[in-house]
Amino acid sequence: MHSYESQMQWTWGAAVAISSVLARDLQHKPRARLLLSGGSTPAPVYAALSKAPLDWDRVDIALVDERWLLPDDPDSNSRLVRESLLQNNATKARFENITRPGRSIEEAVNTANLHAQAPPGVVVLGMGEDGHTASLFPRMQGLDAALESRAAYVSADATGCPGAGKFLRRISLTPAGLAPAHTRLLLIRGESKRKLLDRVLDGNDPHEYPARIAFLTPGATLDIHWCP
Ligand SMILES: O=C1O[C@H](COP(=O)(O)O)[C@@H](O)[C@H](O)[C@H]1O
Repeated sequence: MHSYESQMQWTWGAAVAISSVLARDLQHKPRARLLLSGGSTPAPVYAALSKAPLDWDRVDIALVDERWLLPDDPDSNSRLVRESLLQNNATKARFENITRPGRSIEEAVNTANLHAQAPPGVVVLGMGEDGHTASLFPRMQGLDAALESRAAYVSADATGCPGAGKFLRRISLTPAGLAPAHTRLLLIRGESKRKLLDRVLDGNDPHEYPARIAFLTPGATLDIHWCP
C-alpha cells in the first residue's frame, strides 16, 4: 500500500511504478503489454506516464474494460486513454480499441479475447464507490459467470447496478484475464475510497465487492496507490 500526501505525489509515484515495470519488461522481452482502466481517477497518472522515456513502440496497450460506446465517445475508456496517455513519448505505443463501428458486442469480446492470447504484464485497476472493478459490479446479473469464466473478457449487463451510471452494456476483464499479469496496481483517490478499501480488504466475497478479485485472484500481489 502506497499512501501519498498529495495528488501530485500520487500521480508521479504511480506513473514511476508503472514505467519502471514496463522498462524492466522491455529489457527482457521484445514487447511489453499494459492493460488500463478508465473512469474518473487515472488520467493524471496516464498523462505523467506518457512522458516516461520508454521504448514505447514496443509497448502494447489495451483496456481492462470498456463501456459499449464507440472509441471517440467522450465517455469511452478508449478516448480517456488516448487523450491522457497516447501523447508525448507514448504516441508510439500500439493501442487496441475494443469497440469499433459496425462491430457487435460479441465480436468486440471475441476480438478482445484474441488480443488477450498475449498475456498482460501490467494491469492497472480502478475501484468505483460501489466496490466495482473493471466492469464487474456488485451482484450484477451474470457476475458468477464472469467470475468463473475461462475467457479473459466477457460482455457485461449492469442493469440494476447504480454504480454503472447510464453505461449498462460493457465489456470487462475477468479474473482469468487478470491472473497471468506479473504486476497489478490499484489506483484510488479520496477518503471515501480509503474507507471502502478497508471494507473490501476485510472480506472475501467478490459478489459484495468485485474489487476483491484484485487480491483474491491467484497470481501477483496487489500494489495499491492512494492519496486523499
Ligand atoms: O466505470 C468504470 O469505473 C471504474 C472506477 O472508476 P472511477 O471513476 O471511480 O475511478 C473504472 O476502473 C473502470 O475502468 C470504468 O469503466
